[in-house]
Amino acid sequence: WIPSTNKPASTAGQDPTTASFSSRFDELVSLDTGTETPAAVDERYYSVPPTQPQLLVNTKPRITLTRFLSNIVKEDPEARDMESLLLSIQMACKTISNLVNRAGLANDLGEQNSDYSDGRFYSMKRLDLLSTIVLKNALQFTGKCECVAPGPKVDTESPAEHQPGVLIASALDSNYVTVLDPLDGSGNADASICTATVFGVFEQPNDEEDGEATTATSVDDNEKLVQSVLQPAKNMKAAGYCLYSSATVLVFTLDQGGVYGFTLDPQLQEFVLTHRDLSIPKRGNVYSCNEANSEGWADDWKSYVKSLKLGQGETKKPYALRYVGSMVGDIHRTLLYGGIFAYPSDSLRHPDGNLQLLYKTAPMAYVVHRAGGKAIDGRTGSLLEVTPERVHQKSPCFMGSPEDVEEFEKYLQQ
Ligand SMILES: O=P(O)(O)OC[C@H]1O[C@](O)(COP(=O)(O)O)[C@@H](O)[C@@H]1O
Repeated sequence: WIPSTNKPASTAGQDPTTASFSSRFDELVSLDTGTETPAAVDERYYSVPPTQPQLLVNTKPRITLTRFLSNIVKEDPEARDMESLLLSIQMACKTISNLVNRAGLANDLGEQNSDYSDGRFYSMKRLDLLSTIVLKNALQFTGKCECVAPGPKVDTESPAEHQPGVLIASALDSNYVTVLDPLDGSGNADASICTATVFGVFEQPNDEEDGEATTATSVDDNEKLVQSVLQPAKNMKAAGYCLYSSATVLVFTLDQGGVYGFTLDPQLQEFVLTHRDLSIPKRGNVYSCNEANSEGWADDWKSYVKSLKLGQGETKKPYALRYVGSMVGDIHRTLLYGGIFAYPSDSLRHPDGNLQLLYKTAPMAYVVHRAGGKAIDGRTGSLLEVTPERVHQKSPCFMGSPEDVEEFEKYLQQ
């Protein structure tokens, strides 16, 4: 950007790369119009009178997430607590989106860190921590939530090394408890690969009804909160994710209703409804998994993948492999285009896969299920039925288009 005082009088004949940003921008926009006149394009897309300078804002009426939620509350006043929870999550996601976009500029902030030799580890620690703080503040800002961030203390079997910054929030004046992964795939951010925030909302279990009455004196309150989220995904009242990629997209589903996607308009800094009732294609032509683990895979998954590669599966067409290595990115693509995403167990390095159930795959499985897809663990059946015993417990997972998952299930039966 060239400040107006330094702008050359004319950019004619100038190297386009040194021309002012606005003139380059106009040029790029006008390329977009093809054979149509800019006025015709304006009329079709922007409803801006041709006498006005081209506005790049789409002025079609859009439903913002805020309005969408307030409409739900108008219909159902009991949804007010859920509204305030989702509004605080959207506020945090906007901030995290900015943080992730600035990840590559971290050095400019003069930050020193002895772990920087391992860029992935440094990025993970810094962005995980920042995103956790942002979410915590946003949730507490409502005055309705308290949070704990359980570390290895509550999960003694967890690996000592990197542990995702899971956050558990309890709504003070309502029944909800929320589990959040502030930044899944944070190690990818410095390479500009997509990352995401994942969340799942449960109702607080009624201890007395369950015959497990506990008092604050018998069990530490934090521990009690941690125990309260150890529920199967089928109990969720809402779940979703915010994907930070070429666009920032917030996708969620509520107890009733479909799956909705809102895209962050960077100019308005508002999430606007872009995916009205997301439903996963019944069948896809892509499988998504980490092939580097294939030596340790069980025969069922190995044979299934082989049949897809050779075009010997039910569709008789060869499948493509797509694996970003960022769970939400891979599952979001599966949701839109169809196919199957999996992190199976392998005998060499990942006896239970590599993805945590409670705050990663369970909320994603809930969304996929609500969009008409299927999610299984390859052992007991539906992933939605599995109750985690520990916060950081991992589980194999297979999810995606119903026909693709069902085809794989036939290999399991064999
Ligand atoms: O490298 P692998 O074993 O394929 O694992 C990739 C998985 O790890 C993750 O990046 C999780 O990483 P984080 O621990 O940084 O959240 C997932 O998003 C992804 O699907």
